[in-house]
Amino acid sequence: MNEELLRIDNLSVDYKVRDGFLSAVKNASFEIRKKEIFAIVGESGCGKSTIAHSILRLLPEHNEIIKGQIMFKGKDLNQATEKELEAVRGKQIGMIFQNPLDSLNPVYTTGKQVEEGILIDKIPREEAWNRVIEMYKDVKMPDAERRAKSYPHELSGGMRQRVMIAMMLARDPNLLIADEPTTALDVTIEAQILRLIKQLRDEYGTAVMLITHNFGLVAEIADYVAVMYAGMIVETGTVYDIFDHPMHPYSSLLMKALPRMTKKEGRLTTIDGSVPRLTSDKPGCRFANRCPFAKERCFNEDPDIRKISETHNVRCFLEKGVDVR
Ligand SMILES: Nc1ncnc2c1ncn2[C@@H]1O[C@H](COP(=O)(O)OP(=O)(O)OP(=O)(O)O)[C@@H](O)[C@H]1O
Repeated sequence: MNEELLRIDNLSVDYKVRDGFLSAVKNASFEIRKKEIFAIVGESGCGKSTIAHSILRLLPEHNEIIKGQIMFKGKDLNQATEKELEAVRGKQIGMIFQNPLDSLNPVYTTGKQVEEGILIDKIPREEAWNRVIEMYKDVKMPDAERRAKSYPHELSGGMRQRVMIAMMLARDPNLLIADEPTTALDVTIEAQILRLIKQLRDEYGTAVMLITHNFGLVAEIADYVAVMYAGMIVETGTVYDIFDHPMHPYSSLLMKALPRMTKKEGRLTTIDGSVPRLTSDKPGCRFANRCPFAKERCFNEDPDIRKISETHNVRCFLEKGVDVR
């Protein structure tokens, strides 16, 4: 369970904006091993989707500058040509998004759309359709045969997300990137879908990069977690490292916020203070202005990533870390 699949090295993404550049991701580094569920958590706007979309160069506005390495199976996707990336998208790395309706064609049945992906591999049509039904059963679609003949608008949000997962897994990718796949769903369905992703990882061996606001479910289904703050990955580690022994003040404050979870069970509550403007990138830790432990140095120097153990890394000057819970 420890073979490297994706390694991100010093990834920085700047968006060109009216008043200059917005540093949405700065020097992010992490790796995802085969068959691993790797979750990225952090407040809204901290750069999670930017990382996810940079991997397959799928940022919609095309105003980004991507620097750093995105090594996938030994090849740097940031240096790949558009044609090379085409071969990776879908086939080797699948991606699902928050709103499946954006990705589904309203005029074809959902089964036909899943079948299309299978037919790319030149499988006979009848066999392909049987595979569609098999996939619908694997994603626990109720009444699989009938639902495969349904159009997107005839399905619930949860069912549509099951279709998307089936569509991606049908092509047997090595990595599935799931960018807030359950944010639009109610909490019961959200838990079902995230648990399904874990079951499918166990069955198919597909590694998953998961972006979600639901901390409770991250603890249940992920192997590794990266905590992001204002474009920087401040801590990475196993679920145990992050949830039981957070070292970065930001992660620690997030964990402290957990018992105060509101109606939307498991969702992140925010911490006092505000995120710095990312258009005026100055040296120093980006969390310093909200950090109860900040010293002068924190405002002037960028902390490097420090290795705490084989699995645990933190970007903070505090030698011993803090645990404010
Ligand atoms: N095309 C763009 N041009 C300019 N700024 C952008 C663009 N896309 C995103 N941003 C900004 O970059 C920052 C990171 O956004 P991103 O969507 O990656 O965050 P996120 O953590 O995924 O947020 P959420 O959880 O709300 O989806 C935000 O400040 C956002 O406003």
